[in-house]
Amino acid sequence: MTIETKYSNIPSIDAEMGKKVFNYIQTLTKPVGSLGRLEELAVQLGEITSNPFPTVTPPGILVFAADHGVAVEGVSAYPKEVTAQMVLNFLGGGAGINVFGRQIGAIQRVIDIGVASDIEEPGVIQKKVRYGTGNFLVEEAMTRNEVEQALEIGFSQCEEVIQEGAKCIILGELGIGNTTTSSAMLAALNGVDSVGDLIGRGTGISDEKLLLKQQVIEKALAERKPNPSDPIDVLSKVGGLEIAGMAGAMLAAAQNRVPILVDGFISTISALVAKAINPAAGDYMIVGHRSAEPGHLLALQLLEKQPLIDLGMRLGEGTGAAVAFPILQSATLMIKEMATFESAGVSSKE
Ligand SMILES: Cc1cc2ncn([C@H]3O[C@H](COP(=O)(O)O)[C@@H](O)[C@H]3O)c2cc1C
Ligand SMILES: O=C(O)c1cccnc1
Repeated sequence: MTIETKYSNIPSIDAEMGKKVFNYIQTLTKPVGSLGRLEELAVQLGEITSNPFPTVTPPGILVFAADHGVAVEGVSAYPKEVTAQMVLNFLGGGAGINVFGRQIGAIQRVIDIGVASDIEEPGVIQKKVRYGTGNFLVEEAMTRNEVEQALEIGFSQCEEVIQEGAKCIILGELGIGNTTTSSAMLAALNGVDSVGDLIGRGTGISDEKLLLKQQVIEKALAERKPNPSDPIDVLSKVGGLEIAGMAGAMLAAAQNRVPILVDGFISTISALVAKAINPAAGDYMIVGHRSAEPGHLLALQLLEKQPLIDLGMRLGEGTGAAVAFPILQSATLMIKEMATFESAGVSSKE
């Protein structure tokens, strides 16, 4: 079975429901259109869930952790051991995403989909496909079969969280070097071989390392030659296991009519992969925030989405989406709790 066939079961969004929600919003006690983008979000949530009074709580946050072989080239400001150390920090509840996840009452889980060391701690979901990807400067990151395994793990992990009651899905990642991987993937998906505009400082690299990052990616693209029209080829040649896992999870959310709140740069690359596998997945996505990582701009253009907030954040882990989440809640509460002109006895427009 091809990947496209395997993930072909995404229903169309409910355009009729969207119209009903739109018409109902016109009856609420406010000047027409005055709640701006919240009104658009309410319509989109109606279309996604097929429910006139959708709910997004509790959200589910899935953080996928994996290492990147390319980290040995010195493209991050931090050592690669940080990936595993941050998984432990997550389990202790001290990562940024834990804090914002608690704030929004989220169901949270962390999945080892490819950390380069064994993490014995209880609490981490053990789904290691391999001990980190290969260094794509010198070899393919992983096999097609490993990409397919990672997609499938992401898919089933997300279905489990939906079973647990999650009404909106946020994907996060931990993986030292993954801004390099994401920039390489973005260039590959976009069919370009120069990446000057698509790279950034990730965890905060120096000018010298930034130049090295560009050279590493451009050389890797020339050597690996990923096929822009085959997302599995792009993942296997220059991708990451957590990026594949998040893409699989997004396909599951879409298949189950659960809204996806996309995070920053890395998460948007997963969104592009999910959309390349099944274009219908894009209709289930809302982008939470705009990352300070420069490549996010092009990634958002390709995804054809406008982020909800721009706070200059560049952490990943799902943090930007978690911070933006209350905006989705506002959209749902607007429909559920605002009075209509009729119920409140307020005179409507002349
Ligand atoms: C302490 C720490 C916590 C993080 N949480 C997310 N990231 C983020 O930064 C890394 C990507 O940036 P680069 O490509 O420059 O390595 C990933 O681990 C990503 O999840 C972190 C990075 C660090 C150092
Ligand atoms: O926007 C992101 O996803 C991001 C940016 C920098 C580092 N890690 C993640």
